Amino acid sequence: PVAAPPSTVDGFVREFLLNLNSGRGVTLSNASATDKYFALAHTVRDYLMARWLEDLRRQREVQDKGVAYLSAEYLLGRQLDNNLLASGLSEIAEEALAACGIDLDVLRQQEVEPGLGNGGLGRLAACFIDSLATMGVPNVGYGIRYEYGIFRQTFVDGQQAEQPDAWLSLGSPWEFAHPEGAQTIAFGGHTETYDDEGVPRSRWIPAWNVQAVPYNYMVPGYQNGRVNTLRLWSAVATNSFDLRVFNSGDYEEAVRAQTYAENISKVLYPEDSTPQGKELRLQQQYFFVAASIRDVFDVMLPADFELTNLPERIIFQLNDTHPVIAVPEFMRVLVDEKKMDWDAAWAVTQQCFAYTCHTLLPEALEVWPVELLGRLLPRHLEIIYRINEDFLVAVREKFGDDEMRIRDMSIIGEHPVRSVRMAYLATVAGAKVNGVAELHSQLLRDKVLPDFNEFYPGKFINVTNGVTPRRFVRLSNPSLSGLITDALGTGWVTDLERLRELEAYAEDPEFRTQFAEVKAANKRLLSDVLRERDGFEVSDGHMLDVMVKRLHEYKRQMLKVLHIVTTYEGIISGRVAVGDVQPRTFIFGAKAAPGYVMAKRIIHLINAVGSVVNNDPRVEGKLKVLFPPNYNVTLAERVIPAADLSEQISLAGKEASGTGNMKFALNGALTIGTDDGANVEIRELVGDDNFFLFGMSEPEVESLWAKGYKPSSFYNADSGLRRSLDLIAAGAFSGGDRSMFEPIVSNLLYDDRFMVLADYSAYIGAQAKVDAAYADQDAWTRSAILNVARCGYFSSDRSMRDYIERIWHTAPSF
Ligand SMILES: CCc1ccc([C@H](C)CC(=O)N[C@@H]2O[C@H](CO)[C@@H](O)[C@H](O)[C@H]2O)cc1
Repeated sequence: PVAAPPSTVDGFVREFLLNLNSGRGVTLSNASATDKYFALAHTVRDYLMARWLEDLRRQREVQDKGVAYLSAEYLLGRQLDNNLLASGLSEIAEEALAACGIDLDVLRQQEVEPGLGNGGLGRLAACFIDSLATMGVPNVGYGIRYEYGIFRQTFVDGQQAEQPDAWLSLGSPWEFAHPEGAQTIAFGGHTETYDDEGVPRSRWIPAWNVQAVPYNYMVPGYQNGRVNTLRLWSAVATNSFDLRVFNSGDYEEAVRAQTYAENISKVLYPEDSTPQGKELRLQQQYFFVAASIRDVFDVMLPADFELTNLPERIIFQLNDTHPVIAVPEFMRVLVDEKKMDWDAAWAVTQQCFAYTCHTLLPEALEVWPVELLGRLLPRHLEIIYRINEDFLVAVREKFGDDEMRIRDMSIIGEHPVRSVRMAYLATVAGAKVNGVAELHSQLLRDKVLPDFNEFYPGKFINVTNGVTPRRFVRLSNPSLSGLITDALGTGWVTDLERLRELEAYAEDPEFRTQFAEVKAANKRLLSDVLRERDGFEVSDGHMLDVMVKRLHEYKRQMLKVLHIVTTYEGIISGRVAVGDVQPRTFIFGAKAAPGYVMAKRIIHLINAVGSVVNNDPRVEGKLKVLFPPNYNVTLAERVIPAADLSEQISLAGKEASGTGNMKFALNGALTIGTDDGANVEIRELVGDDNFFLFGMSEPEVESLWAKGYKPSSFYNADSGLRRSLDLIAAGAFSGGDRSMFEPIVSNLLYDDRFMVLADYSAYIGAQAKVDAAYADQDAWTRSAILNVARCGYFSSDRSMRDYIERIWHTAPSF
């Protein structure tokens, strides 16, 4: 087996210099920061390589059941520190580099964050594969190696502008290309039936194909000597250059295939709620799932593997509907290529797939027009029709000739155009369907897919989300980690429920002082980062009130804006004595999907309010609004440990779970929130005294909607609300231009789909409670400690244990 270099400072220095000299072809004296960063990354890789190769060998040997996690997104964040921590090399590396006169922090800044995801779903996938590696569960994460990740956000006159995310411009030291493992992925064409020794069979005659080249990324377990694999596919043309056409002088045509093929993995779709239904998006989805399924058959399974035993060997977890085309692809391979009998193949398929739903918004559920799907994947459409036929026969058997229900449950929807409802296909094929928080899973059962819940008793379960404590506590909050470890020892990093032992320390004034000092230190750290990054000043003594997540109307950043405007208006109108106001800095972080006009307007308004408030001497030192652009994992790691108040204010019944809410609570921020998503479970665990609950519950939302919601009636009934909305409408934040934010104001007054106005007064009331609570710093700190102590449940390790016990039935191996 490959030996790792000696885990000594000298050993590390030797390996580093070797990578600098022979890897980068430079000497220490003329090496650039990029050279040094790459050499460092390669050195860490060398230490992890032995474990990786050993794991790959043993996985092939023991043939344990593994999890293939299919996700169109992985929001990985920077890799260097996580890999140093996982390999237990952080201190050695720091010392070794210092010995070479290098500051590790300078090299850290060289790393470009791989932004291969939009938000919650992508980050969850990254947390999950970290937990599976740390728990020693055989797993391969499959996805797409986008050449351009989530766009870089800048603000031009307060408005979002998008720049392409060329994260690979300098290459990535963490990836291993394996062109020899390329898979041919076909598209288009037609199907035909033929007689195969008396057995009628179908086959697909594709029109064109591309190559899927795998790139492997290490997923190291936390100091357990384990390394799992993330395998991302990149598209290249099968024949990249057509010399014949070139010689005919049509140079463009000669490379057209290449450009066309590469487009498939060119860029991540920046939508995180409303699918655009673009053909390229379907090409992306089929491309990576077909390559991944091929990979499982070719690499993971011995050639003569008995196919009916597949369910004992592999489970494919579908991360939302995006990879669901994997179901008909799996059937095509089993029936058309492996010549398995349809029913036997379907029985295997239904045990080899499970589906996680991450949303409640009807518009976020993907549907593909049969015209498009049939043109791109003709054989798959046939297979989906057959699956649906058999399914509706069973539905008819169970529910009788209830045409309404048949039509409502059919995988094929007729309106507005005949389409495949991917969530229905996933539900019919999946062994289990899970929501990502108790409330979400309940709503899936009762409201989103009730017929299916009735038809498939026991299929719908819940697995509440989680976050990895390695990145979001141990790495991003070393001072808090030190305090916890001093009190409890190191075990909590892989056994987060141990945090419960901190409850006793909440009663210890000394510990409270240290805890408060940790928070203050993290605020100073954030202040340095924001000054350096965006020229912002974070004022001492301010409560940091933080709202960081994608910009979406259901998340209600507008409610936060109305709170700020209300507070501001109160002071400038003299209604509120400036002396009585608790100094607050409001920090926003949010990207809007480029095509989401209202979301971009709200970003513009937040920046507009910020520039007025931040420059108004009447509120100097009392109110500040900071909106650092390009919110991403790296910024989250700085902002979350510094936060006092975590804003989780979505309309009840709209946020599937949320995971930021968990990260804030685990870093000692108190939550102001509605009973939505995982907020409910956070509140249940931390206790009502340690959570600022407000607003309608989901049933109350439903009943207000049912009886007819008139947002303007709330405007008329609430003078504070009226004054705030009127201030915006009057152009107070747009230099008197009433038209600039008129669309926002009129949307709230006459539409307000997410009931911002209905929850306004409860929210303002809760914020007053926050101010009162914050005035007693010691009590606040005690409450913050109890939040940390009682949120161990929200570790993604616990989520993985739930998936293993309830869905996957795999086990940590060897
Ligand atoms: C096709 C467009 C599209 C792209 C992404 C999505 C994702 C499902 C959106 C998403 O990230 N959902 C979030 O998933 C998190 C992880 O489970 C949850 O915590 C969030 O509540 C949910 O909004 C929907 C539609």
